[in-house]
Amino acid sequence: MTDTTLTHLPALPDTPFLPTEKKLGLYPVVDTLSWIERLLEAGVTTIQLRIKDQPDTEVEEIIQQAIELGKRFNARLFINDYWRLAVKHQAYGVHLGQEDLLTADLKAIHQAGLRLGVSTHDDEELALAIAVRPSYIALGHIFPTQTKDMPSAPQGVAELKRHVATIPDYPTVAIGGISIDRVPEVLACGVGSIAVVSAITKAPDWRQATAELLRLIEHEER
Ligand SMILES: Cc1ncc(COP(=O)(O)OP(=O)(O)O)c(N)n1
Ligand SMILES: Cc1ncsc1CCOP(=O)(O)O
Ligand SMILES: [Mg+2]
Repeated sequence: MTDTTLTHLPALPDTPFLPTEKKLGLYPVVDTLSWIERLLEAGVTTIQLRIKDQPDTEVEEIIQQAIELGKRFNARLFINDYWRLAVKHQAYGVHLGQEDLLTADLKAIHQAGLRLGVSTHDDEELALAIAVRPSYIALGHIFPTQTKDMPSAPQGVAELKRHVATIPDYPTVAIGGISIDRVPEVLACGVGSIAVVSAITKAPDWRQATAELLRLIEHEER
């Protein structure tokens, strides 16, 4: 991402994206309907469906059902990448990466009343995200992760803290390599939410891991 990228953004909506909770809490990122259902049943209220690199026709039914589940549980379900299908089936929100920002129809997402979350990795990407005025800003990866190939180095908690301090009015989400034992130091950076994949999906006991993450992130005094 270069400085000139700001000028390459497509047409932006005239107003900010709809707001979401300032503290989105525990935010599991999962790739199946069964994970969505079991985590909503376990009390999760912010969640993302992240399916990678499938044709729209392959994922439409799953996305539609995930959105229905999210509504049934009154949860904040974000759809990663598939913004057209998210608009078509009226998801709560969409999560987009920096590259997606250059091609997605942000005005259409905004006009349809969907919330928008945006990924950032560094100062330039943060500036671009702020220009879009999304519903939340994600920061990461914070620690090394096995879940996604990352071209850059992990940010670490010092950089996370610095970034969070520059956007006090935005809901923030930290992501990447966050295990249960790292939650306290991540929360200490002032983030309102922690997104995890493997801390839940690779846990020996996902129920116990989810309960512990909910307790640490949402129920403990901060
Ligand atoms: C909460 C959250 N933060 C960051 C990401 C990463 O999104 P993106 O950069 O679009 O990469 P992919 O997830 O699409 O591989 C995310 N999904 N969720
Ligand atoms: C999707 C994504 N974006 C940045 S890191 C990451 C993966 C996070 O997974 P984990 O919590 O297992 O490190
Ligand atoms: Mg994406």
